[in-house]
Amino acid sequence: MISLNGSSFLQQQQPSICKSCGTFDEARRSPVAFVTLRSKPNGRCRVASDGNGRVLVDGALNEDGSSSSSSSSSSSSSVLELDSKSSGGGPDVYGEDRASEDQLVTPWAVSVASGYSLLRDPHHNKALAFSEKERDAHYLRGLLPPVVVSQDLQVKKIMHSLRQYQVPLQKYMAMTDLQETNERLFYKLLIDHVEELLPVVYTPTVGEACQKYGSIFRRPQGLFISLKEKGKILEVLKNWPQRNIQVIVVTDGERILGLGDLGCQGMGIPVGKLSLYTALGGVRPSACLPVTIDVGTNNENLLKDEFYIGLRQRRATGEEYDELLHEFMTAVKQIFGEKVLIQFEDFANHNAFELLEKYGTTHLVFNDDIQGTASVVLAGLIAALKFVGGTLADQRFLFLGAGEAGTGIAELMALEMSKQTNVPVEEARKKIWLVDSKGLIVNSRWESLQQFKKPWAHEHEPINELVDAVKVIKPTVLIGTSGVGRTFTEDVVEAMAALNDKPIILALSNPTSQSECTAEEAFKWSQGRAIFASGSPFDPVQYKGKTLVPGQANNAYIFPGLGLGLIMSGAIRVHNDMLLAASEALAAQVTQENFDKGLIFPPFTDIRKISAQIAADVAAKAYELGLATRLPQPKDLVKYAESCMYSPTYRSYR
Ligand SMILES: O=C([O-])CC(=O)C(=O)O
Ligand SMILES: [Mg+2]
Repeated sequence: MISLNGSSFLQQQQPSICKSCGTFDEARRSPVAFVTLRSKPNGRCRVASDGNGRVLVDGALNEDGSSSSSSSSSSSSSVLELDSKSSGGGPDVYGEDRASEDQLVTPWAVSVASGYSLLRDPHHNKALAFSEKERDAHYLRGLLPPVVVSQDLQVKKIMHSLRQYQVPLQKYMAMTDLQETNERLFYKLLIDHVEELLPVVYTPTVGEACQKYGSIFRRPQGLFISLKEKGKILEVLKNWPQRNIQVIVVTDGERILGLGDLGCQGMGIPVGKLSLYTALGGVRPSACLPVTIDVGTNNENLLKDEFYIGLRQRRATGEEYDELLHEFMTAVKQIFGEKVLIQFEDFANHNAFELLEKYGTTHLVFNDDIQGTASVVLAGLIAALKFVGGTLADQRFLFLGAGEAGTGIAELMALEMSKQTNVPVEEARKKIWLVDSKGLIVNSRWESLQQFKKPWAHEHEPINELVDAVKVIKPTVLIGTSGVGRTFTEDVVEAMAALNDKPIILALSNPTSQSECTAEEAFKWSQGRAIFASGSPFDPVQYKGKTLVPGQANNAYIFPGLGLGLIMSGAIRVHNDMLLAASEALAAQVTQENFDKGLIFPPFTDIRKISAQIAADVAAKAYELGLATRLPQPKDLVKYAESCMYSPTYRSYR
């Protein structure tokens, strides 16, 4: 039931959660109504769909949504007849799982005050794509020029203008503007041109956007929860206009990519990641909530920057920090339920591991930097080995960087090795060596090692330099997760190439400036023999007449599909076996043809298909482990995942 103040701009959705799916694109599963309220007298009126393709306006429904007086309203002028066939927009992908409309928990309707407001409502605006009939029905006459264009033509036009910008940040800002004015067009653009636009809305450009967030800030795109809100977080969460939240990405801004502490300006990261949840994983935008927790910043430049948007104080730590985070985690569960997925993003090491451990047993939490990166990298290695031969256990691994990504990847690889070869995980860990800023992690450093590094302390004499570690450990795989650029120097890559016919070199730190080496350097210094992938994208490299294509070990391969799988199965916890399932699903998508081009990841153009496969395998694992609550288990999980995905195609508002 929706109460509206008809004179003000309002856009409310009472989402129809499908009982069988529990999620996703309300447009597909419910009669869709777009009601334009024209100058309703004295304040409050009610609008709802009766579930039979009609929209009831003004007191036709009871508070519980039942349409007791609907008979009287069905013939009145306040009931709009809906064309429910055209409501979904885009192909019907439900097949046999399609929920019948009478399964809907709550019918819903959408309303705005006038055609003018409709054009300014990003969730429903179609701009020039409003049809003649819609222009008549929704008071749009005269507010638009006469031409009616298709969504495809709009996409073409915006791509044309985006390509005029030389500076990536300008493209980022143009995309942000589009997201804030026409959400469906934004997602259509992103889905149709994913390879071109991923680096614009996400790594690496999002890094620069965060650095300059204060200067480019126009409208808030998520929730800012600062120390000022301590004690009131539940109220703050209620200020968010949506209730049916399924994924939250939260950061405290302390370690944004490899760029360090950007404080409150880290908001660009949750916003960017959640755009990908929708574009790549099909989670509907209204179910996504970006959050930045602002406990201050230790970045002196930001503290001095007059345009800084965050708290102007040094970071709170210890009890004050823990209490704020705990209040947030408790409030989220209270208001959105236990099945809301909380993705931790770009926390500093000292908090990231603790938060994951602390809330891993009570909440549905996932740390993208520890677990997401791990799952992606493991997928790349499984794929590479599929083509070059050998098993994970045959390899020797050396990492530069022993933070979230390094130890996260190492642990997941050890788990996979242990699973493949039936050896205890402690044994499997012995094949993996890590170097941090103080050199090789060895037993003699035990006392001073942070907890999360201890599993990687092996018996060996200390080694300070990476190149010496390469020569002594003789790795077949070298992985950079240091956050420090240009650390895979010529002698390091040459040492790898001297040891291996096909050295696997992964330079994972982000953004591009922090990459341990460039694609060109990896290929040149290994005489074109390296199997190379990086965290941030690099262009193809010409080497001795051959085009070598660097792969991108991009987290976006995993988290959208993983999230979709968790949501659609109603999972209540994330389990390592789900991450392994996601890795295997991704690796299975890499073809010989991809590998022949030098790629150990599939092209992003297929990402929605890939996400559906990952989601299905993750959901299957959730059911197998007894962690799924959405019962019964759908027969065909891939088909089901696809049917749940949000489509950005415009809907018809008739
Ligand atoms: O954003 C990315 O591309 C990967 C990531 O999580 C990070 O570097 O922190
Ligand atoms: Mg991250």
